[in-house]
Amino acid sequence: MSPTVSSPPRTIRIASRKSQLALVQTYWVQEQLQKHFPGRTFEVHTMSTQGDKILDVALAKIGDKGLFTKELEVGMLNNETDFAVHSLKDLPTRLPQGLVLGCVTARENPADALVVHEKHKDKQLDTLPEGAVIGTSSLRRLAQLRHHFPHLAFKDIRGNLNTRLGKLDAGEYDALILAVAGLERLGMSDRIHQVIPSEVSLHAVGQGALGIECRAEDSEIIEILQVIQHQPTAYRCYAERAFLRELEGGCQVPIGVNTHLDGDTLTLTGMVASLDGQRLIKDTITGAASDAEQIGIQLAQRLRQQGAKAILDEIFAQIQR
Ligand SMILES: NCc1[nH]cc(CCC(=O)O)c1CC(=O)O
Repeated sequence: MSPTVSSPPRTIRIASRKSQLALVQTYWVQEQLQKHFPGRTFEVHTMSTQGDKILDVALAKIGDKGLFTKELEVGMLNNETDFAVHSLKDLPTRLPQGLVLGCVTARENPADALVVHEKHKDKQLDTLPEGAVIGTSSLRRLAQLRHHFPHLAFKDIRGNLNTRLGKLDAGEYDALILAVAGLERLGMSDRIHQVIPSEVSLHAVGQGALGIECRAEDSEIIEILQVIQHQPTAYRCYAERAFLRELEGGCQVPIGVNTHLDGDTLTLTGMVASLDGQRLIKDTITGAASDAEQIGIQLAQRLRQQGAKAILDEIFAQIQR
């Protein structure tokens, strides 16, 4: 008799924020993995991040470097959890030493949506009245909409999706700009009044996809995560993230992208805008999907030569004041 000792597979601990959107996303990941690995136990560990706690300061002022991810990262590095589920959009392009982007899931519609107050239900972005107040805390949305619709006014808004919609319905704003993906995941597609076309507003890097972060050394977890990796989305997001990484300097900036994958050909469009919407620099580059990161880096360099650097330097100086 051979004394084979087979220990049961380790329980896998998933880290998540506590917001409703974060939990919907995390439970989806848990369910997919549970289906693929019925013999395993996947448990969810929730925690609050700095971004969930500081609700009274404009995001652009605090800078968004890891605001929604840091506490989850510390937990993984301390071996308290094994991987963290994030909205890829909230995951910084440079990760702490020892952690990697283990997987990117299939993307939902990455576009932004216009959500209006009842009284504007027959309006679109271009027909909202002069001075209509649009709620957004994203400099990217602000700059692009100002560029195309100078008749609109903008006001910062924070809080989770339900809080924001409550403020809209209470009349504090005429309309909001929110990610289509977030509204869809929370079963609130009926609030999408207009999907904003990419000609008007390019979306955020990684928007609509989930990014799963784990320890670089944990090959068992990395292998498990491959069952929910969506390679076309991953190629697109690698290019988008390389573009942002190459351009960014430490805070939230008006940078938008759009990507398209046709067979093995990847097309990346990127833009940088000034906060007043007066200057908007945009270009497109195409290449092999396997060169996704190089495509992102090249586009960033090209935009910088076309004037993006001056715009970004100005913004950093303004925000630090
Ligand atoms: N910064 C908040 C955030 N992070 C991810 C989403 C939406 C879902 C997604 O983009 O995947 C949102 C809300 C929004 O921008 O409206």
